[in-house]
Amino acid sequence: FQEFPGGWSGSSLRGGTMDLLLLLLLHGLLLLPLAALLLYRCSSTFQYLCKMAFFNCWIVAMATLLSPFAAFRGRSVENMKLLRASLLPLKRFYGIRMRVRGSERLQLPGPFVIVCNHQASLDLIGMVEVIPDRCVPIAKRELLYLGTVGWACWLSGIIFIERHRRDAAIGVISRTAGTMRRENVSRLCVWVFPEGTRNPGRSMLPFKRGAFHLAVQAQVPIVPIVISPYCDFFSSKEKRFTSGTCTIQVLPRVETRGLSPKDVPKLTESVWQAMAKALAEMSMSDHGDQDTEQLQLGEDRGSPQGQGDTAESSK
Ligand SMILES: CCCCCCCC/C=C\CCCCCCCC(=O)SCCNC(=O)CCNC(=O)[C@H](O)C(C)(C)COP(=O)(O)OP(=O)(O)OC[C@H]1O[C@@H](n2cnc3c(N)ncnc32)[C@H](O)[C@@H]1OP(=O)(O)O
Ligand SMILES: CCCCCCCCCCCCCCCC(=O)OC[C@@H](O)COP(=O)(O)O
Repeated sequence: FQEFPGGWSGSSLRGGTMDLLLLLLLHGLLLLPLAALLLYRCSSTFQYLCKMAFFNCWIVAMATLLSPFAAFRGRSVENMKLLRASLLPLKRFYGIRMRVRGSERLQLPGPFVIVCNHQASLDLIGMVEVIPDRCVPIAKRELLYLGTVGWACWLSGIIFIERHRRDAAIGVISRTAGTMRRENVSRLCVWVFPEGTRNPGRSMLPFKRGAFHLAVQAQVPIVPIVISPYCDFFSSKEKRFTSGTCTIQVLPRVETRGLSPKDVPKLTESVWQAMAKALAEMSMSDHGDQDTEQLQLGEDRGSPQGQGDTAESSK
């Protein structure tokens, strides 16, 4: 301003105030992300909320971007490939390592029904890791009303059921069994979460019978899949979401050839038992690793004081 003296003082004063305001605004704009970053580092709850928001935004964005392309094909199982590809990168963003055991058990020539435990919407990340070609999930009808996400699901051939209208749901399942039998050549598989709802934690709810009626009606095998508990890195109750490792175990298939509807309760029970056993073994082995680590720590220290330290740090 000194270079342009005289006549300018009024406007330069106004200019000065403007500059100051602009400077403040700029600081605010810089400080806001910085504050958010700091909060993200310090607060695990904030981190959880951000990560979940990103998860949902990603799904909405992918559905919105890809649905028009999927729409070219019309409603088709082939669109599941698009859905799968769009969700595959998620595990990298979250630093979740996926370990798949027994994936060769999914390489069957004919159609089959997959049953899988259901802990959280995060299951989608594990699902796309192992879901075979031409396999559609059964989902609650409510998903249809999630705007473009519902549209994407519909275009991918996802089967919707109204969980509270049993007769209608049974009708849908019977028609699906018919399709599986008819499309034997092109092989249609169905993925069911037989617990019927999300169930966080290390246990499983009792199974609904639909998936097993489906397999018996279509006379196709059942392939159980168990996803290890997320507790180590994810809990919606505790609002905790860090990185970690997740194991997906494919169990041996269960044949249903020759079984009739009256065998369904026993079939359901035996598959539940097998999956519960695998789940228990998985959470045991996760814990087993931790236990040996702690044991070694304790042994290394040896002294009573050392043991005191271990007890302290495990609190
Ligand atoms: C284009 C690119 C775009 C990219 C964008 C990405 C977007 C991605 C986003 C998203 C991806 C998709 C993500 C999908 C994931 C969704 C997950 C969910 O939604 S999980 C909830 C729904 N799943 C179920 O509910 C399980 C299936 N449910 C059942 O099977 C039930 O059994 C049901 C509903 C049929 C009935 O449930 P009941 O609560 O009444 O209980 P019960 O004990 O099973 O059945 C009662 C009696 O009915 C008989 N019954 C059941 N089903 C039968 C059947 N099919 N035929 C004959 N009888 C049957 C049973 O035997 C039982 O009778 P007796 O006690 O044995 O006498
Ligand atoms: C156009 C914008 C519309 C905005 C909507 C935001 C939608 C966010 C997309 C999230 C979709 C994720 C699908 C997860 C599938 C899932 O895991 O569903 C839960 C059910 O299995 C069990 O339901 P419940 O009985 O409630 O536990």
